[in-house]
Amino acid sequence: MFLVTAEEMREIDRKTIEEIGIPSIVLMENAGSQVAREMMQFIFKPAKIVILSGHGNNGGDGFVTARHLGNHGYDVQTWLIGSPEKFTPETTIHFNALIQSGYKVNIFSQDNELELKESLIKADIIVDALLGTGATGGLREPYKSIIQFVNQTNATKVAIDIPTGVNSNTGEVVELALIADYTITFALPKIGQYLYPGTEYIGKLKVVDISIPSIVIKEVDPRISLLSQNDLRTRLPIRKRNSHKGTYGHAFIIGGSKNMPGAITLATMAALRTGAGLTTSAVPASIQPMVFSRVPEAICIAMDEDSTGHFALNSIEALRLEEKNYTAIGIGPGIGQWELGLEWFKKLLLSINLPMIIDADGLNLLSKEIGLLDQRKSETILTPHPGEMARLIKRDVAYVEKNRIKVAKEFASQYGVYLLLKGAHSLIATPNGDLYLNPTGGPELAKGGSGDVLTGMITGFVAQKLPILDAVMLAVYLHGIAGNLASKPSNYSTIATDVIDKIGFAMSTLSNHVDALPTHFPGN
Ligand SMILES: NC(=O)C1=CN([C@@H]2O[C@H](COP(=O)(O)OP(=O)(O)OC[C@H]3O[C@@H](n4cnc5c(N)ncnc54)[C@H](O)[C@@H]3O)[C@@H](O)[C@H]2O)[C@@H](O)CC1
Ligand SMILES: [K+]
Repeated sequence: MFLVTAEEMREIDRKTIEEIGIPSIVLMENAGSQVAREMMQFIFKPAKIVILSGHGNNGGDGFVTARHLGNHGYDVQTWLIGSPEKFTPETTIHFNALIQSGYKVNIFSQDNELELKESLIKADIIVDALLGTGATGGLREPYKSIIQFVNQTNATKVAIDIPTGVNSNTGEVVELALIADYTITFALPKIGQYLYPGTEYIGKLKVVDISIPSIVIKEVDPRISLLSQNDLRTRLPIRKRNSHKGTYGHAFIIGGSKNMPGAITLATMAALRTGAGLTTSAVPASIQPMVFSRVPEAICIAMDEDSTGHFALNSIEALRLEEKNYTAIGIGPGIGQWELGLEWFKKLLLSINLPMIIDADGLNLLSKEIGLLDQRKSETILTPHPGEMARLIKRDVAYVEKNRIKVAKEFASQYGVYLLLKGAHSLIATPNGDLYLNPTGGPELAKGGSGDVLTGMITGFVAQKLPILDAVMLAVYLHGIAGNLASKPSNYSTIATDVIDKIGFAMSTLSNHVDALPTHFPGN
């Protein structure tokens, strides 16, 4: 499913109106009637409903909702917070239709402020139709004070399209926004509903159809997609009965240092769990017995190390990478940073001509000489968290957090890499500028070791020769599902090995793993 910006949604609306020929008042009628229909699923008849409408089209949706709920016998009080002179043509029509249908609209002014507040206190349900995708900047008065008041009431809050105060493109909230229990949005989810902090204001999100044809959505071709179970189901290859370990590639993960043997252990385990036929890890010699004893299913190569327990410079020749039959290489979990680290990393990077996943201190080493990326001849996948991303682009973390989409997209396009910008709702950016947002995962993954598991999963999938984008999408999505499964009974206590244990269960939500046996009928 696509996520859209306000501009893309406006273009979709415009094309539907002008090219398909569905009048805008019909779209508004559909929008308001769908909101009413959704609301009727969870409200009970004696409920007191207060609808707050602005003078833009979002307010128009509020008037239509009021009419439909009224027609179904609900107790609805409608307030216009704005001026009729600023109504859009569609809003004028639906305001008049509401009045002509025998319903009253209170027009807010300083004189009746107390009356509005009394209504809001008594309300069971408050519907926010003040601002939608047309909102810009921080809330102006009187919306600011009203939203502040609404947030303090006990009523169930329903936002039409997007809660007032949440920027539909960036998820930004300047100072304050309506904290909704439900958001009913039209045609497609808006990007700001999935970006922080906006996503925390949305409550339960419901997307409803307002007669937007899919041909129009295809033509507008929104740039961001939301990863979904349905889309990913077909990307997980069926495990053939007639196969052997060589069928599923050879993942190679380079990492570890004297003080960090755990990260590479986790990454190696995770690669195995995603189905790579063979998995090899290469680690500094002193930790090899430790890693090997935890993951007996992997091949574990001991490499020369320096006096500080990091990889020695000459260790790369020992790998004779060109002779090996690896199908994907992961670099970074637990390698640490050391004096000759950059030199070692450079040598390694330039001697490998295979799809490569770079994570953790691999990214920190890379950030010292970002131009190295230009010398890569095969695909590169970078998996920074916001702190590592900030180092890669030499900005601060706040900048990265505020501009996640822009940062991910620009970096991936500029350096021709696949970039996975981690964090709540991780983003994948491809070299050609496409973006994917992952909705899975929760606070149980906010713990040391989670990133190493993800690196192992990506390496495991790439090793199986999946298209790079499919591998990254599957890994990030399933990592979140596995985290969720491992968060029982408490997301405080989840650790990375719990997540690894759940990878198989997560994969089973997408596939049966094996192709079906032919059916033999007796006597045939
Ligand atoms: N044909 C269409 O385009 C459709 C639009 N629909 C609705 O229309 C909405 C978009 O409508 P509009 O573009 O008219 O915009 P909105 O209704 O979201 O808001 C525009 C109005 O809000 C004011 N405003 C903007 N920022 C403000 C701020 N920070 N503080 C206070 N006031 C502010 C502006 O002066 C303007 O009058 C959608 O969210 C959706 O609810 C639906 O009716 C479906 C069809
Ligand atoms: K709204």
